[in-house]
Amino acid sequence: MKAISVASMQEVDRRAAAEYGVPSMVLMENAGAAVARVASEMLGGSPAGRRVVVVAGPGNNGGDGLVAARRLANRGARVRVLLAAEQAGDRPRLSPDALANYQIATRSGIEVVALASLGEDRAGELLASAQLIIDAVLGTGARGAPRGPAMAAIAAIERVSGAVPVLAVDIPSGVDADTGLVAGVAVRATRTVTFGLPKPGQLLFPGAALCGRIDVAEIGFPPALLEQAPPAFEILDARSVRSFLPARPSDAHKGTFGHLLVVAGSRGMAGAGVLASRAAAAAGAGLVTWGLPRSLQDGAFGAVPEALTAGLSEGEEGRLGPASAGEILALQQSRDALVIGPGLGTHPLTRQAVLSVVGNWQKPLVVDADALNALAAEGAERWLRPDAGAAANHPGRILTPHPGEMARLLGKTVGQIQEDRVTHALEAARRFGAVVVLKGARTVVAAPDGRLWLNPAASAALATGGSGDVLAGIAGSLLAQGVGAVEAALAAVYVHGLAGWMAAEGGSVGVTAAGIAARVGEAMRGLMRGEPAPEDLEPVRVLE
Ligand SMILES: NC(=O)C1=CN([C@@H]2O[C@H](COP(=O)(O)OP(=O)(O)OC[C@H]3O[C@@H](n4cnc5c(N)ncnc54)[C@H](O)[C@@H]3O)[C@@H](O)[C@H]2O)[C@H](O)CC1
Ligand SMILES: [K+]
Repeated sequence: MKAISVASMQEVDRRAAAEYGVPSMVLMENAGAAVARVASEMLGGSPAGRRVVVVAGPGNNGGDGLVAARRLANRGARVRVLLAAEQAGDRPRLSPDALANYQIATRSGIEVVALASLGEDRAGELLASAQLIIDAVLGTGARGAPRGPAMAAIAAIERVSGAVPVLAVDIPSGVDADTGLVAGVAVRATRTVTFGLPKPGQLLFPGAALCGRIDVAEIGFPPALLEQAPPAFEILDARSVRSFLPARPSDAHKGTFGHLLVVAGSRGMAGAGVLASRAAAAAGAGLVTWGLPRSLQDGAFGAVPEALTAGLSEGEEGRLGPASAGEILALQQSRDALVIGPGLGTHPLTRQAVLSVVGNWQKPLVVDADALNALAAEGAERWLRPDAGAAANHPGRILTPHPGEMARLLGKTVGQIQEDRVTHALEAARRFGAVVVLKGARTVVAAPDGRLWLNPAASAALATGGSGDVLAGIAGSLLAQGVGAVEAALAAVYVHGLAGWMAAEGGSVGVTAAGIAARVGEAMRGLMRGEPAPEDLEPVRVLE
């Protein structure tokens, strides 16, 4: 499923009315009805007799809330609406559709009071005694930090946060629906109901942490308009990832699943090669060769019994030297893909070898960790040659930077990268002619042709040393099995997240990269069997 920007959603809205004649009041009625449905589910299936407080703002988000209030009251809920809006004479200053629903609600006997008239204590009592709070203060029309009555309303909801379940209408109030950023305060919701298609701010932190489960409701938009809306990014899910995984024919032999070369490790950082090689084998590569500095070779075979090892020339003892480039490239014709970088270190002699390999390896490859730092230090374009058509003809390169490596590659600060992860991932993919996996909370995958994906399937369990080595190994393994660079990157990040979730078994403390690598096979088998993904790995659901 794709996420679309606020502007694109507003364009869908406009065209639905202008080209199809879908009245905005119909959309609002359906939106409010969807909110009431999920509210009912959160109240245990029947709202009758349950205490619900709807906090409604001045715009159409508030309008949705007023409709939901009425629909829940129609089913016997004891509903109160706290209005967070300025007064204009004897009536609240609301958007036209919200005002219409304000009048319908009041005529229907629903208690609607101005939040400001209650005072903080009384408002707090009402909210604290609710069995569900519906946050309809601000939606996609919010601009900047909440102010005035909306600000007071968000603060009032936040004061009971955690004690009372909160259902956010479209987006938790205070969260920017495009960026997920929070200026000031925002509501922490238990669940969120959004309309038509998800918005980026529901999937990007910190907004992603405030939405809870996201139900996408169909409220009457013509499907063609949603299909035509340009994606902000695709949201990765098990169903799409399953289609990327290589088939495992029963008459397979180890040659069927390719031979991956992992060039990783140096004195004091050999573990990176262990993790990448183990993960590669677990992800299904037929054969894995671990290429490492010759003086470390004897210690390696015990750590990864399923991998062959290739001792490579050293510069300094325990670090790859210039001659290793020729040795690695000589292995190219008998290998199907390469992972280069984990734990190699940044010694100038190693860097020289790495760049020569990255610039001349003509089969699919994953460039990770210190190989990325080498590219950053020497100018990535010079070695990846995207302009010379090398990228266009290259069978597939995947770069897997964390925010710090990305900052070095693009000459930005980590803060700048993190402020707009999607844009920077796309910039790198286009500049370097490679598939770019920008790791971090909600990994972003960008392709040189502009396509973008976000992987919600990740947990704090991945934030452990060596986790990136595991990811590189999985991606390289899939490349070796003949999976295309985009599909290999997408499947790798999802499998990595799922394996991390499995290793964490409900708590991310104490999860090690080795523990994640140990669950890679199980994660892939589960995906191949079509097992449903755990809810917290797939927070976006279609409201049937
Ligand atoms: N096409 C759809 O997806 C549909 C969406 N619906 C709902 O409509 C809202 C968007 O409504 P809109 O009126 O554009 O904006 P909001 O209700 O989010 O709020 C605008 C309202 O709030 C004031 N305001 C803006 N920023 C701030 C701020 N920082 N602090 C305080 N007040 C602020 C502004 O002046 C306006 O008065 C969408 O989220 C859905 O819930 C439709 O109902 C169905 C179709
Ligand atoms: K809201």
